[in-house]
Amino acid sequence: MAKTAQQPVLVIMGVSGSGKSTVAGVLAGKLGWDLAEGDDLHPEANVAKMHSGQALTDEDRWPWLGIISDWITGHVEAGVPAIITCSALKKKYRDVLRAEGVVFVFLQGSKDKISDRLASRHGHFMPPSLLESQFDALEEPTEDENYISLCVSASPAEEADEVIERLGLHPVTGDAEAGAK
Ligand SMILES: Nc1ncnc2c1ncn2[C@@H]1O[C@H](COP(=O)(O)OP(=O)(O)O)[C@@H](O)[C@H]1O
Ligand SMILES: O=C(O)[C@H](O)[C@@H](O)[C@H](O)[C@H](O)COP(=O)(O)O
Repeated sequence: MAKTAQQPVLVIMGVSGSGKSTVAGVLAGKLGWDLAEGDDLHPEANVAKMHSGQALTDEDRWPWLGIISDWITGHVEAGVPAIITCSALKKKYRDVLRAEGVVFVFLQGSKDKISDRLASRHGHFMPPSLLESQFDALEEPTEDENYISLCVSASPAEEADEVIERLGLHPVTGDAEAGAK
């Protein structure tokens, strides 16, 4: 079971299209917490590479993970609870992000399910053709990591409520249902 700190930082992780941005947005609204999109923190060259249909390498990802790690550390040190999205596909990437109070929320779904979602997502730099490489890179979190995993079959509001309930968090509304729809 994941340990929840007084002022946690949630890293919403999973392959492209698993619903990280969507669930993180709903959660941040319910909790009133700071939110950052890992996608927005990529160096420009990474975005251009993915846009052109090429998967990132470890070397491409390290600088990006460093920026995300700094954001997380800033919040941990300030004692400000927060949510950030990051695919965090490999254990060695999560090792860079891990800090006191960090909980990984892994959005887990089948390739078919997520592929359907990506097919209907428009206006994003990440092409659906890269999904295969995302699953190839994915190393699911293991027991020694502070994480929960969620099956991505519910609505975004239900998924956010599940995170709130399982981590014992407190929505600003005082009601996990409020603002969900
Ligand atoms: N729980 C959900 N149920 C149905 N569709 C969803 C859900 N979560 C996300 N989506 C849709 O799936 C697509 C991918 O979601 P997104 O949040 O962009 O994923 P990620 O940030 O992991 O790439 C989007 O079109 C989004 O609207
Ligand atoms: O590590 C990577 O290969 C990329 O960072 C990728 O995993 C990430 O997910 C992109 O930022 C795409 O954005 P979406 O996840 O929002 O599709």
